[in-house]
Parts: sequence; structure tokens; C-alpha cells
Amino acid sequence: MAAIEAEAVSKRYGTEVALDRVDLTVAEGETFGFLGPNGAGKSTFINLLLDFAKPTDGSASIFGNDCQGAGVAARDRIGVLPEGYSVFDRLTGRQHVEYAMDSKDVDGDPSQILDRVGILDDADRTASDYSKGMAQRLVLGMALVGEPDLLILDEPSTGLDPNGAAEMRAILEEENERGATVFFSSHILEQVEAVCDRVGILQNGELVAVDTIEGLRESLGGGTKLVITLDRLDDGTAERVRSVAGVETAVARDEATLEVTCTNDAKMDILVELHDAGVDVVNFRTEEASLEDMFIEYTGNR
Ligand SMILES: Nc1ncnc2c1ncn2[C@@H]1O[C@H](COP(=O)(O)OP(=O)(O)OP(=O)(O)O)[C@@H](O)[C@H]1O
Repeated sequence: MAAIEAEAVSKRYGTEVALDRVDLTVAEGETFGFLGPNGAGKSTFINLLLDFAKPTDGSASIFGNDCQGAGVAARDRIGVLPEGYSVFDRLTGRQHVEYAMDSKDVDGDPSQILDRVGILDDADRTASDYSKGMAQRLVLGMALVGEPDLLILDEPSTGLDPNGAAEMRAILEEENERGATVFFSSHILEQVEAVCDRVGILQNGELVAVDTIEGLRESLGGGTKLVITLDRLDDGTAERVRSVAGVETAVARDEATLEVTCTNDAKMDILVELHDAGVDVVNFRTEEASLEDMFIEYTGNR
């Protein structure tokens, strides 16, 4: 059975189309990254899954339970970190985790969770004194209570410093290894690239791509990136490279290095063009297109 199943889900706010007939299946045991530019509809989709909002059309289910009806039946099996979740100022971190344990009817020691998310030393301070990153860690800790079968996390790395983001990534990997399905939205593409089995890219409410990272690369014609070091580089040279058929972008990385994204077939033509321009190629190597390169290509956003 699918962990998440969305069938032609649409959401309109007045004339604003936040989601447009989104079909998506996330299998049990997957780690799925949900990407898209600001305003693409990621939070709207997550809010529909959590029954914080109703779809205008279509339906979504979690472990076979309709999110808008029998959703409650699935709720005990999921851990959530919703967008803009705020902590209770007067409760301590420990009390928050105790509250999550009570509401899920889970026994155990809150310290273990607080330690795992790195706030055990601050467990007995009230959450009003927490920094943004500490509050984010606390909410993640609450989501982890009861070893949920599915984690739904909206921008889990918000407010975290680089160490915090790395710890978050490790937790997502551990949860997945334990058997949980992990579904999260993120703007940190390196993190998504490192942990996700598949990604979905939303653009203006439409799911424009769903695939493995390798699959995305292939559907973008190989998505090759060339890094070319030249004896000299000026605007005219970059312009000539851009005019070669199959070249998507040609950007100067520094005064002698040109970074080019192109189809596989265009590589030779680029070298010929540089030769014709009278420019010497000092070094030439290919890199795989990163998820960031592909995101830009799918969404046209920098
Ligand atoms: N309650 C609401 N009322 C009206 N419009 C809304 C509401 N919630 C979202 N929208 C609109 O729906 C669209 C999608 O917003 P959403 O918050 O889902 O995007 P997002 O992909 O999560 O963006 P971000 O990366 O900035 O968090 C936007 O155009 C937004 O203005």
C-alpha cells in the first residue's frame, strides 16, 4: 500500500490556483523530497495531507485512509512538522515532548528524544527562551515520538545552522533505515540530493517532474556540465558558446573558467567553436549536473 497517494488534487484560493491536478504516489519506505520555488504550492499540498485545508478537487490518502475523512485513523502512524508551527511559550522543551507522547499514547523517556535532536541541555527551559533553531529541533523531536511509519516535514531545516542541517539529514537517514517513509519539502538541495530516493518538483501548482535524481538527469538530455579553462575569457567567447546548438547556459566561473550546461551531443561543437574563436583550451572536464542545476532548468529560477 502507498504511504501517500494523491489523485488529481487541486486547491484554489479565489482565482489563485495553488495546486493544479497533482497526482503523486509515495511508496512505503521511500525518502521523497518535495521541491519548488517560493509559492509553488508545497505547503498547500502538505496542509491538505494533514487535513489543515480541504482540496477544491481530487483526493489524497495516507496508508489508504482519506486525508479528509478517515485521516484520523492514520494520524497515529505519522509524525509531522508543519509549516510555521509555533511552540507553547510557557511549556518547557521536555513538557512539549511529554505532551506529544501523551497524545500518541507512547511511553518512554523524553530525554532520549531531546538528546537526539540536540536540546537535552535546554530541556527544562521554557520554549519562549528558545532560539528559532532550538524550537525547530524541538518540533522535529515531537514529530519523532512513537517511531512513526511516515514523517511529513515542511522545510525541516528552517532556522538550523549548518551543523543542525547535517544533524537533521542524519536523523532523516536513520528514520528511513528504521523503516519509516520520509516526505519532506526543502530548499536545501544538497540535503535533498544526499538523502532522497526520488524528488518531485512543483512549479506554479503543477508537478512538473517526479523521478530519481538520475532519472531527472537523463530526461534533461544527460544534463552534462562542462568546466572549461581557457587561456583568456571575455564576454564575446561566452556569447559564442551560448550560440552553439544544445547549450543551455554558459557562465564565467572566474576570469579563465567557463561553466557550460548542455546536451551530451554539444560537447564537441563547443570545442570547435572555441577553436574557431582562436581561444586555447587549457583544461576541460565534465561534471554531472547537480540537483540545483536541474532545479533551475525545470523551474527557470535562480
Ligand atoms: N490561505 C491562503 N489564502 C490565499 N492564498 C494562499 C493561501 N495559502 C497559500 N496561498 C497561495 O497559494 C500558493 C502556494 O503557496 P504555498 O505556501 O503552498 O507555496 P510553497 O511552495 O510552500 O512556498 P514557500 O517555498 O515560499 O514556502 C501561493 O500563491 C500562495 O500565495
